[in-house]
Amino acid sequence: MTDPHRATGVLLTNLGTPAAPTPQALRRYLAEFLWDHRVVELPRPLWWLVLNGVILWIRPRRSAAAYQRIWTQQGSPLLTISQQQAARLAERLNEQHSSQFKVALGMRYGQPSIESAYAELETAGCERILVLPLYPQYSAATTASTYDALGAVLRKRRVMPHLRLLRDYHDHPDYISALAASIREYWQQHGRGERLLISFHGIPKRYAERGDPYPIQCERTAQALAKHLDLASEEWQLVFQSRFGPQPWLEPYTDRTLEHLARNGVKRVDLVCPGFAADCLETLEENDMLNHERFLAAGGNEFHYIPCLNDRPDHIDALGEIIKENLAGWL
Ligand SMILES: C=CC1=C(C)c2cc3[nH]c(cc4nc(cc5[nH]c(cc1n2)c(C)c5CCC(=O)O)C(CCC(=O)O)=C4C)c(C)c3C=C
Ligand SMILES: [Fe+2]
Ligand SMILES: [Fe+2]
Repeated sequence: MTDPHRATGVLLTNLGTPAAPTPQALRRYLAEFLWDHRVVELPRPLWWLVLNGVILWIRPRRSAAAYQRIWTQQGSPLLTISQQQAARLAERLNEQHSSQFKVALGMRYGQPSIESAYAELETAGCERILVLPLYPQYSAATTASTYDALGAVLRKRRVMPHLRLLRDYHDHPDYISALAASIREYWQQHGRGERLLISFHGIPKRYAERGDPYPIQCERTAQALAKHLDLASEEWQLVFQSRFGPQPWLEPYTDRTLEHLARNGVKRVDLVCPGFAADCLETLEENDMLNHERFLAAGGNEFHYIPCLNDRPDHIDALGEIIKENLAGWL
């Protein structure tokens, strides 16, 4: 029997980030990240040679420089924002429900690990654990990889908890309305561009062709958001960013679309990233810095990056609601 007085555990996860913006820390982080079979689906011997022979010699220095541009006094934005989300969510859940909740944050790569987050919940005596990967859209590269990591932790235990894993929340109405509200607020304060680019992290095209539902979920999120904002079809566009490696990735590419728009006389674009629950390297550096510069260099006048939902109260409320809907029979 489970003890109803014990706290319910919520394990929040995200991708993770290097420990420091240095080549050494990036080497460690990228080695873990890029060795994941879910992320790079190449045969291991070949990939081992390319990764250890080329990529881990070149990429860490380049990526460290990129991280240095976004690093703050508190550390990596992705980590500090995720910690805020976990703290706010714990407050909210414990305010709104009579039973107790414990929220732990675990990162798929780097620290704090999924194992350490799981151990925190275990130590607190949580017999029921709900896992919420903060990826609104499912991909094998992200969500399935998180399930793998959790499985590796559970394999070492004799006693399993009651366990629920949330797969995705790409079309949850509270998530969509929080996104719409954040964009409307941004427009009220900064005016509005001619085009809204809705930009998601890409994946290799081949992964989608093999059945990964990620692009379909991105499309659904973007459609629902555009509908919520009453946008006509020429006022917005779905694009994919953060290409990595030589294979074709999901298109249209964010960077090329920005250049194309600028060359065709579009003066101002706004860009939002609904697939990232928290601002990170791929939003702050790649979009707000690199893609911003690219748009201006191609002849655009104004590029506005609209921040992620981060610790906005409506985001925390949406996550709280998503959790609540998955607690049936537990409280
Ligand atoms: C939001 C969903 C994400 C998907 C899907 C995703 C797929 C994916 N990513 C890579 C390679 C890299 N991604 C990197 C950074 C990064 N990726 C995501 C999210 C998704 N990735 C986030 C939130 C971040 C930022 C982390 C941070 O610390 O701020 C990087 C590392 C940075 C760099 O060196 O440029 C790489 C590499 C692949 C190959 C992939 C799908 C197969
Ligand atoms: Fe990524
Ligand atoms: Fe990137």
